[in-house]
Amino acid sequence: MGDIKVRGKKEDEDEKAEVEIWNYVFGHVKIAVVKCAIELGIADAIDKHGSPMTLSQLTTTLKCEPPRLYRILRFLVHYQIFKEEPVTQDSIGFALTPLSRRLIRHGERSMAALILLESSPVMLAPWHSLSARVLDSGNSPFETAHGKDVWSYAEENPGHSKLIDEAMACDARVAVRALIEGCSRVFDGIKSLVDVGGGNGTALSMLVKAFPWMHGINFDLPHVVAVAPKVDGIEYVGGDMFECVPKADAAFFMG
Ligand SMILES: C[S@@+](CC[C@H](N)C(=O)[O-])C[C@H]1O[C@@H](n2cnc3c(N)ncnc32)[C@H](O)[C@@H]1O
Repeated sequence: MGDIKVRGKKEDEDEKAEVEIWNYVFGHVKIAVVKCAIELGIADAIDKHGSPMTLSQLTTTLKCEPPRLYRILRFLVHYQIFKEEPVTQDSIGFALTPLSRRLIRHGERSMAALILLESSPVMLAPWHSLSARVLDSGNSPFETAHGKDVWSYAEENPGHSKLIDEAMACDARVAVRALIEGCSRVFDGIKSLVDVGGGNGTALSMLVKAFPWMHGINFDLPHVVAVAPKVDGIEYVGGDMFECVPKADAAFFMG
């Protein structure tokens, strides 16, 4: 009988590591492809269409190169961000899933802005300074990358500031809905509420709508308050919370 080689635990672990390491090598690809899907507006197009769209319909609507778009769609289908569904007897279309509904730009449960913020070059750059941050106790990675803290950077870059406000609003829409549904009694007897660092006022406008007896004060840095959409029943005050905060029956912090 010839030698039979029995594979040991170590070989199995090594082989698993060999495969797993590729997930790190291309770990950034998933977020890059999802960002690409948001920028192209794939989920928005299918949502607007109201039913699954064929590759040909999508390429026409989005003005893309068919083979390139198909590669992106195959990746997204693999990760169940979209799914394939028959459109006619001999054609397949691409349909939304719960995941891709979160990629619709202005959907109720949209997370698109949060993904666009976190995948932006501005927010990715600090991650490249992580080891430097661990090696010494100097500036934060954001300051190392951009020379200033995130709020000062936003003040000087209105486009980035808008992206932050829209990204924060994604989370606020979900968190505040849960708060209103689960903890409404917390707001009993509160006549005025100041939202400290309230961003573009998404959270406060939901709270004031749900509890209309409350007067809301949206307090944030002056450059944020200046561009926040104005809503009836809400007062907008710009300032620095480390100096003073407008008086109210209660203060609301969410970050
Ligand atoms: C992480 S965001 C949270 C936004 C919002 N509360 C939410 O959860 O959706 C922090 C907010 O605090 C604001 N902020 C940062 N520093 C501040 C300061 N010194 N005074 C007032 N607001 C500040 C930012 O402009 C930003 O809108």
